[in-house]
Amino acid sequence: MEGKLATKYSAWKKLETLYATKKSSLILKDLFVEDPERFSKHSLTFTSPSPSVEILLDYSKNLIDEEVLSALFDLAREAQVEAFRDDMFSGKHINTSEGRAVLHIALRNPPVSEGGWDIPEPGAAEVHAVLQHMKEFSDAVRSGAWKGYTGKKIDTVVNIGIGGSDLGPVMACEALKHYSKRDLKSYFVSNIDGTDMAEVLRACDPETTIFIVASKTFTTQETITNAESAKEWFLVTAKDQAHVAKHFVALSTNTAGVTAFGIDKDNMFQFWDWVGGRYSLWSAIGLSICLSIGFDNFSEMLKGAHEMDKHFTTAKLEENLPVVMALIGIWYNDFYGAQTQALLPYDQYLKKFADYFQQGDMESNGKSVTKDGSRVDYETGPIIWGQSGTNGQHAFYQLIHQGTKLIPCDFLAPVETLNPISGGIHHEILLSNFFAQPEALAFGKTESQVIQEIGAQSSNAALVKSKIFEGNKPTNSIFFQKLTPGTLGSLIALYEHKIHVQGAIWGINSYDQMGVELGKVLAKAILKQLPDESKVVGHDSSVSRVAIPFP
Ligand SMILES: O=P(O)(O)OC[C@H]1O[C@](O)(CO)[C@@H](O)[C@@H]1O
Repeated sequence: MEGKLATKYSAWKKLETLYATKKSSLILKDLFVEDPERFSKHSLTFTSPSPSVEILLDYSKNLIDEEVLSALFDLAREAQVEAFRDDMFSGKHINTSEGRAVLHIALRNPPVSEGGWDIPEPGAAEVHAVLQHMKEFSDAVRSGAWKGYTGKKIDTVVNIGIGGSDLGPVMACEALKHYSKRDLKSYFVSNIDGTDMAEVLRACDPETTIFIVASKTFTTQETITNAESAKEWFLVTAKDQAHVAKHFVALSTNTAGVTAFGIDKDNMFQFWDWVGGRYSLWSAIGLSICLSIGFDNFSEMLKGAHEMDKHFTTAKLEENLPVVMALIGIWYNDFYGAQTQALLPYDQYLKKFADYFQQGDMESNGKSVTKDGSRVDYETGPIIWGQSGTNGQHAFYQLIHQGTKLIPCDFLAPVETLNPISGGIHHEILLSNFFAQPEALAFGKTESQVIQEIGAQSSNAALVKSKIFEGNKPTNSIFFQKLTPGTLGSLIALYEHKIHVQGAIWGINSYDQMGVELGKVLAKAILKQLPDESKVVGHDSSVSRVAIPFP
């Protein structure tokens, strides 16, 4: 129910009781012994024939039993998760604070004649025209038909954007590097720190570089400043403002802002206010992905996402991957008090996946009031973090295994590697780690096992204690066949919908981001004062003093 406090649901109360009464008996070691069918009961498969995608979600290593699961599904029903999902797909303005529809799903929706949803929102009908524009432009650049101002073909693409106008393209270009055109280099500049732009420009030739200015609002300080600096750098060599047209394109909802910047309307790729920034890689914001991997691969990514959308809208709650992941996440976040959630892809190509969903999840669900303005009396969005395996194992896994905090982890890996070098030994070692970590986390190592292992040294009680692994640490394992564009699309949509379901249950608006505004406003005020120390006034004493550190 929109905006209702989650603690008011009777299933929530039931879950509180279950947590209190069952916590000590939800021991993975015992649960697996008691039920030899535990894996088959607690795993789900998502398949799509076209594009070919197979994803296995193994959620058997979670601190749940049938009773807990059933209460979690009751919670989803009571919170009317299905109705809220349908509201999103039908274009209802579920972003209530901004009065907007939330329709990133429309960007990967095939035409109605090909079985797509009929979405009435203004702009939805133009989605395929923008895709066509993206196709024509990316084909021209990739084929060399698009020439720079001196007639040379383009060999470098620089995406200038931040947040959702950067993280999605960065993540997807990295994830799909295997499919990329290697002689077309991609760079991403996001930070206002001039070092970001300066270092990229050192690698660029103004005659052969295209700049993509990616900004939904076209008002973001970092992006506009970076774009102005790039234009200034370009014009030092190109001289003539008319040459900008061959080297600068814009991705935005703000036509006036784009033309005021000096980019021709013909070089603008449109999207709409119903596309949230952190859900925008499916839109024109994906142009850098399209340039890197080609339009056909980009389309496969959209199709993979659409297949997950179909699963999300049709599978019953108990068989619905995003719903199951969302509910299990709520169980830890709200009942076990877990503060964070780690995303651990055992696929080097997915090394930016956690960074991407840091914004996706935390900007969406980092809220403390419900849609009707009530202060929540429970925890909302988790802190998302992680990095690719096995690097993480040598960095922070110590704390996950033996620290004092409960950290639910999602492990992700491909069955097949795209790089079977050295006879495939790398992949075997990688996968052995992917399987070993959830096992170690779940079952740990007992005191008697340690004693047996260290023999004579076991008289050292402190040493024995330090080697014990308590286990019972929960994990999901997500195993997919191969990292294809379609699979990436499905995986991203899976997590997007997980975030949606959690937001629906917490009664919050997952689709605004008011929390990023205050700092922006204060920074603008300070910026005006900074050049003159006597004008740095009206702040707390630390800002006033620190703003002029070297008098
Ligand atoms: O695409 P824009 O309008 O430049 O915004 C960039 C990012 O800034 C934010 O508004 C947060 O500061 C994000 O939501 C968004 O992805």
